[in-house]
Amino acid sequence: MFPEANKGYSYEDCKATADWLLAQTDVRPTVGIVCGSGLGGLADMLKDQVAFNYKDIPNFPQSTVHGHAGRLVFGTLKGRPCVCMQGRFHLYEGYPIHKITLPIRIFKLIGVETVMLTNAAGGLNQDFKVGDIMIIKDHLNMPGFAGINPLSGPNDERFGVRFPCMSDAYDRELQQMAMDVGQELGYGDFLKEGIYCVLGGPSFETIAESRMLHKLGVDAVGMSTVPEAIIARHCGMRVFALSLITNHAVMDYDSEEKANHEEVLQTGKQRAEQLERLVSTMVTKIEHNNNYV
Ligand SMILES: O=P(O)(O)O[C@H]1O[C@H](CO)[C@@H](O)[C@H]1O
Ligand SMILES: Nc1nc2[nH]cnc2c(=O)[nH]1
Repeated sequence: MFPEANKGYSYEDCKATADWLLAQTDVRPTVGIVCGSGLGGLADMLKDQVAFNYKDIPNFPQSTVHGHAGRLVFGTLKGRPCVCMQGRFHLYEGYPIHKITLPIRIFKLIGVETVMLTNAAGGLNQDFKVGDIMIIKDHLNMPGFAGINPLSGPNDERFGVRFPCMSDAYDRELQQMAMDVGQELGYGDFLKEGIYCVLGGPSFETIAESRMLHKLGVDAVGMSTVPEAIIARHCGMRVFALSLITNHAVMDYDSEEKANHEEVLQTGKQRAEQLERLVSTMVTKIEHNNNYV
């Protein structure tokens, strides 16, 4: 029915992987978390862990980036069943876009209702400081403008509709919850909100590119998250996403700053604890029926 291009990514392929995972663990997660670069510690919050190396999961891609451990961790967070990707996949690793987002469909098929995406990103908003946490309220999908979209190719209605709406991509109730929880935790000074733009990477931005994105209203730039958000929304999961601002995107020819992955990982380490507390507190407030309590 579907062209060759769909091989390995079909509904049946995703279902086979989901069934394999469900047969290995009794945990039935309703929340799925994706850890960004250097943010893998989020997975360590889970209790009673059942963890799988990506290489042992049928049909799963492998992590190739430093700071992405390559483990799928099931467990509970204050009693709530969760699953956590300790390491995600990016276009620049050479994976087809459908492979990058495959785990999100597997999340859906194992029963996940809410997806929480985290990433490391470069700050373009001049009010942002390194170490700020930005709640993503919307995105710019640059690869999508060139036709690189995880929904390209035949549409399987068992996942969702051919033309999904994206004006409600990031759940507003969860954004409000994050703001409220952030205030309660005393994060007011470094909790921001804004627009995230995905680029293909792996090269960081030129000054001209950063200036262009800034003019377009982008607050933070990275190389992930958006394809995952699109796939999650397509199959009806709620999406919450946040960026840790790990570095400034350089916009000035006199600047000595140079974006680099080591700084990205270092900032992740410094903010890990606060980020973990924000996410874990939110998880305890998401009811199984996904209402905000
Ligand atoms: O988006 P995550 O996976 O957090 O990683 C970000 O950090 C890496 C660059 O340092 C890129 O992969 C970029 O996308
Ligand atoms: N594209 C991009 N991705 C990042 N990930 C972390 N920092 C950055 C950045 O400055 N630019």
